[in-house]
Amino acid sequence: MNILDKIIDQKKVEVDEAKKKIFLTELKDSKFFQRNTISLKESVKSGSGIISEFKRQSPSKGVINEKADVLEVAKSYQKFGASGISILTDSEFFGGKLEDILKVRNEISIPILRKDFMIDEFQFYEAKANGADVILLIASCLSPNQVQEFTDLSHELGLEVLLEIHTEDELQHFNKNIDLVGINNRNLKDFKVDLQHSVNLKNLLPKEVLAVAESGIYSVEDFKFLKEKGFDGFLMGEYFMRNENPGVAFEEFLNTIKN
Ligand SMILES: O=C(O)c1ccccc1NCC(=O)[C@H](O)[C@H](O)COP(=O)(O)O
Repeated sequence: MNILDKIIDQKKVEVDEAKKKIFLTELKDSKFFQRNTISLKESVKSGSGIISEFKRQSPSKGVINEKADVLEVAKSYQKFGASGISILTDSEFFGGKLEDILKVRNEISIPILRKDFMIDEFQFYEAKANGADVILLIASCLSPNQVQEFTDLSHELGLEVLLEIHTEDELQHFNKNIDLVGINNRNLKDFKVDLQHSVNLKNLLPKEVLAVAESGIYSVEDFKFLKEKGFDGFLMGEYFMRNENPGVAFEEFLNTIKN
């Protein structure tokens, strides 16, 4: 069993538990449920393109930063020019929680991606109720039909969709309603990072698709390489979160790429 299978098994248990704690009607009645969401697609097009991530730990790297405060980090990511913020809400494997989104929602005006393993409609209602603007669909965890259905539901709720792919086969999960396509540089089965693999895959996507390079961007050179190859967005977590002050690491990175 690979890590993704383990995460999905655990996620099924968690979603069942979550459904016992709060009813769908309560989520629909929550204060953020009716809010107008902010477009990540537009924000990526008009800004730095960097979606900075708040990530405490990961299966590939273990503990990355236990001390960082989500509100402080989110505010500084916004202040220094992030196009969006990705917040990992999985607790078991990433040490995150949905409340992290709730905590920052009223304090920042850039789009928030709920980064989790979406397998059940209930999670989309949770995402909206807690203040997210975008959700992630991971092709390797879903069928093309599920991607289509979840995309429709997301749009009904006003959420944008970032579809994550890693292999040529997963291009079959793409549909014209997807807002952004993320190409994961990291193979989630063995954690190997290969930027050229992502570039090859990107070249198979329709030209007009907004492409986000995800994971394993560890240097200015990595970033510049991917930008030169035509990526519009860049999802980066560990590089900033390793630092005691992730916001400052992000500011320094932006200053370097501008020069
Ligand atoms: O990061 C992992 O180890 C991981 C393992 C299994 C499933 C997902 C995983 N990561 C989620 C992400 O997509 C990354 O946090 C995100 O792309 C940022 O990556 P990085 O810049 O390498 O922190």
